[in-house]
Amino acid sequence: MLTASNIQFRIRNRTILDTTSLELAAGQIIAILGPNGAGKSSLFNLLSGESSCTCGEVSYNGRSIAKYKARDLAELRAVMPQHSSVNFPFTVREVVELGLISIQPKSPEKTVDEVMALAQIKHLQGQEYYQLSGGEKQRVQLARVLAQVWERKPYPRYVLLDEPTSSLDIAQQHAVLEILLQLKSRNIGVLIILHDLNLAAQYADEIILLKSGKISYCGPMKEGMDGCLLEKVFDHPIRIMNCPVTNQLIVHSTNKPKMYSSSRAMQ
Ligand SMILES: Nc1ncnc2c1ncn2[C@@H]1O[C@H](COP(=O)(O)OP(=O)(O)OP(=O)(O)O)[C@@H](O)[C@H]1O
Repeated sequence: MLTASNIQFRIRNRTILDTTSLELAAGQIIAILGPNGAGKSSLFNLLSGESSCTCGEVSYNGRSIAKYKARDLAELRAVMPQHSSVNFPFTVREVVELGLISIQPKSPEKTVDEVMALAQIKHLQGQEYYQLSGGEKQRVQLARVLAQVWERKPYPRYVLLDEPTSSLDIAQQHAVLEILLQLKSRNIGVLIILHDLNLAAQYADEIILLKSGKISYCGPMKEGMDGCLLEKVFDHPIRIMNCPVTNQLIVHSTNKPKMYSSSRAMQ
C-alpha cells in the first residue's frame, strides 16, 4: 500500500496542500483531478518523494519513504513527472533504457522491446529523442517508466504519472490508459493526474478531487462523478450523463453563462 498520513505542504507560510490522507492499493487506479493550481503536482511530488512533507508521512508498503535508499525506492515505484528533459543526444531506445538504471532486470533487452511495443514507439527506437514530436516524447517517457516496473515481482509496486496524456491524440490517450489497466493485473497501483474527466470516468477506480490545496472528495469514481460536486470544484457548469450505448458515464461541460457564478455552484 502507498499511504499518505496527514501530510501537509507549506512554502513560506503559504499552505499549498492542507492536511491530506490517502491510500493507493496495488491493482488499483486512482486519478487526481482538480483545477489549475489546486495542488495536484505538489501532492504528486510528496507521494513520489521529490519533495518532503512539512508535516505527516508518506509510506510505501508500510515503511516510511524517508527510510528507503533511492535504489530500493526505485524497485518499488516509478515516476513520470509532468515535464521530463533529456540533456544528452540519446536515442529513443537509450531513453527507455534509463528506466533500468536503478534496477537489475533479468532480461533487459526483452523488457525494453516489450515496453516499446506497448507504447507504440518501436519504429522510433534509433531516432534521436530531441527530434521527436511532443506526443512521441510523452510515449517514450511512458515506456521508460514501464521499463522500471515491467518484470513481475512478488511484492506490490506503484506507478505515479503526472498528466501522461496531455500531448496525446484521442487514440493514444486511450492506448495509454489501456496499458495502465494492464499494470493492475501485475500487482501495481497507479496514481495518475488527469485533466480529462471523461478519461478518469472510464478508467479510474477511485478519484481524488482537489481544490485550493484541500481534498473535496476521495473515494469511488462513481460517487465522485457528481455534477454538483464537480461544478463546485471546477467552478464551471458540468453535467454527468450515462452513455446509452456503452452505459459509461459522460462528463459534459458547456461554456460558462454570463450569469453563472461560483455562488450558483455552491448551491
Ligand atoms: N516551489 C513552489 N514555490 C512557491 N509556490 C509553489 C511551489 N510549488 C507550487 N507552488 C504553488 O502551489 C500551487 C499549486 O501548484 P501545483 O503545481 O501543485 O498545482 P496543480 O494542481 O498541479 O496545477 P496545474 O493543473 O496547473 O498543473 C500553485 O499556486 C503554485 O504556484
